[in-house]
Amino acid sequence: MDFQKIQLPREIHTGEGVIEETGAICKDLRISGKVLVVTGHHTLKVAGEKAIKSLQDEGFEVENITIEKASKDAVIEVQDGIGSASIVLGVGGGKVIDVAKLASTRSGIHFISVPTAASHDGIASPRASIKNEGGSVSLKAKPPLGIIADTSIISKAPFRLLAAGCGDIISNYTAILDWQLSHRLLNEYYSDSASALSLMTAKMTMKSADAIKEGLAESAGLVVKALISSGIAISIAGTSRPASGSEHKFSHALDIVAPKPALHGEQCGLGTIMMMYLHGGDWKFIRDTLKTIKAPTTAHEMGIKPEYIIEALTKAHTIRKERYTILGDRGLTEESAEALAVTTGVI
Ligand SMILES: NC(=O)C1=CN([C@@H]2O[C@H](COP(=O)(O)OP(=O)(O)OC[C@H]3O[C@@H](n4cnc5c(N)ncnc54)[C@H](O)[C@@H]3O)[C@@H](O)[C@H]2O)C=CC1
Ligand SMILES: O=C(CO)COP(=O)(O)O
Ligand SMILES: [Zn+2]
Repeated sequence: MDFQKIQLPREIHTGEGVIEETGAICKDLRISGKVLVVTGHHTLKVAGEKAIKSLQDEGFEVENITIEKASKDAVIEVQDGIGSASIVLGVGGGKVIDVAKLASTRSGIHFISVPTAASHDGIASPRASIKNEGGSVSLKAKPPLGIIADTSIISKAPFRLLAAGCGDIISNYTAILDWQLSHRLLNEYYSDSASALSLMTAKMTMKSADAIKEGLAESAGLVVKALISSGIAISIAGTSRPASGSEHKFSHALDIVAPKPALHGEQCGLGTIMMMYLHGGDWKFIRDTLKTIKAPTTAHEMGIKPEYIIEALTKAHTIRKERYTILGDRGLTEESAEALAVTTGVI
């Protein structure tokens, strides 16, 4: 008998100034003793100090570790720093949250996600992306026990991060098409409920594109809730399939070949335009929606040379080979990759 275990965040707190409630939220979650707060150098100032003060005001003993990279060493540093802590808070962007997520998972304690930017669905997902020699590896982890998303802080983050978050949500379109293709072709496990949630999240974000504006807490709230739904869809499915298909293979390949990759969500948005074309879908709608949100739709806007786009397209099918997508087992030739990127206006 195979049992399915679904772990989801227990509490999700969003709103302007909710960071000030961090101590009370942890108390309500019956957390006690020492709390380890992991931040980036910059996000310590932006949000970490507020969270630490709120915890101390509620009587918690707090320690802080700041990290630079989402590396194995950073995870070990946080694991070593956990000591008697009963919980870890990750206060920052995706790198900080991933390090806190993996270190707490490996130490057998919970973690609370406190995103300072809405740049991708890692803020709620049970995945952590950690740098290794070959680029980065996507690892299984525990989803956050709770999420504290201060929309005032997130709305003040560079708008590029919010636009990137939209790209990561819109990428669910082609991720689901790839998953359905693999289910039909190879009878791969497929979850209707996870797909429905993932697709609904992408559709809602596409429909609200005109409302996603720089500096608005409402826009930040809209994108944060969509990213959380996307992360929950991954937890329900027990795989990142609802949010990661051929467009993510392209982004992961670009992370390897490009000297200076763009943001994850930006690369996934561009990948979605091209993979939707391969699926025979409405790629122009994807492109135009990303344009409305002011997310990049060309390699030039991402600051990446055309040759790296073509190289990443020809390598994409080699990423996570067991995950069948529209790229097939043989992937794109150099000619077809160039034709695809030119036809969709990416280069
Ligand atoms: N776990 C998962 O499911 C996923 C993980 N990832 C990983 O996430 C990482 C990328 O995360 P990102 O958030 O895109 O980049 P990031 O974590 O590098 O943050 C981008 C920059 O924004 C700054 N920042 C964050 N919040 C800010 C604020 N409120 N004000 C001013 N600056 C702020 C950070 O200090 C950093 O310099 C990569 O390591 C990637 O592999 C990507 C997708 C999914
Ligand atoms: O980025 C993700 C979902 O948006 C995680 O997907 P991966 O499993 O491809 O790392
Ligand atoms: Zn993603």
